[in-house]
Amino acid sequence: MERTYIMIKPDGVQRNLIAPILERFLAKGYILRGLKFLTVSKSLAETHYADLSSKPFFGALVEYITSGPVVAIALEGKDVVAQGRKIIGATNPAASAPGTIRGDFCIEVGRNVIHGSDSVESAERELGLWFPEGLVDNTPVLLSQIYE
Ligand SMILES: Nc1ncnc2c1ncn2[C@@H]1O[C@@H]2COP(=O)(O)O[C@H]2[C@H]1O
Repeated sequence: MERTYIMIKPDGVQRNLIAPILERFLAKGYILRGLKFLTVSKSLAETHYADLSSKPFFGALVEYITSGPVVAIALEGKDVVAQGRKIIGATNPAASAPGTIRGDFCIEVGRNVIHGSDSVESAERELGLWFPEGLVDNTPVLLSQIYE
């Protein structure tokens, strides 16, 4: 089974969107393998977004992610990286379809409420970074009601 890293960003937390955002992934059938509420250090934010370090918005991005607590989430499921990104919507909320998290809950790319890994490789790297202690064993009893 594939795994992905999802993060509810400080604006999502401040705007009381933790429950509605989590609901979308869990109601879909993805399995929760990690869940943490934490304040992000500058070094963790910089490491997480290292690929974007040359972008002009990098400083603002690090400031945004460290501006308040975030919710770190590990999910497992069939094709969860790509399907999870469909649930999240396009990076820029202006281009996100209604019905997606960003399409429904935010307006600007610099306040886009949620992060989701963009590939299986990024997911494994990010999960290692945010959940160095490993994930939680959590196999639903009724897995046969989600997968045939
Ligand atoms: N043009 C931009 N201006 C400001 N922030 C951006 C821009 N493009 C991407 N980002 C941020 O960089 C983040 C990288 O991945 P995320 O999915 O976390 O969501 C993205 C946005 O929060």
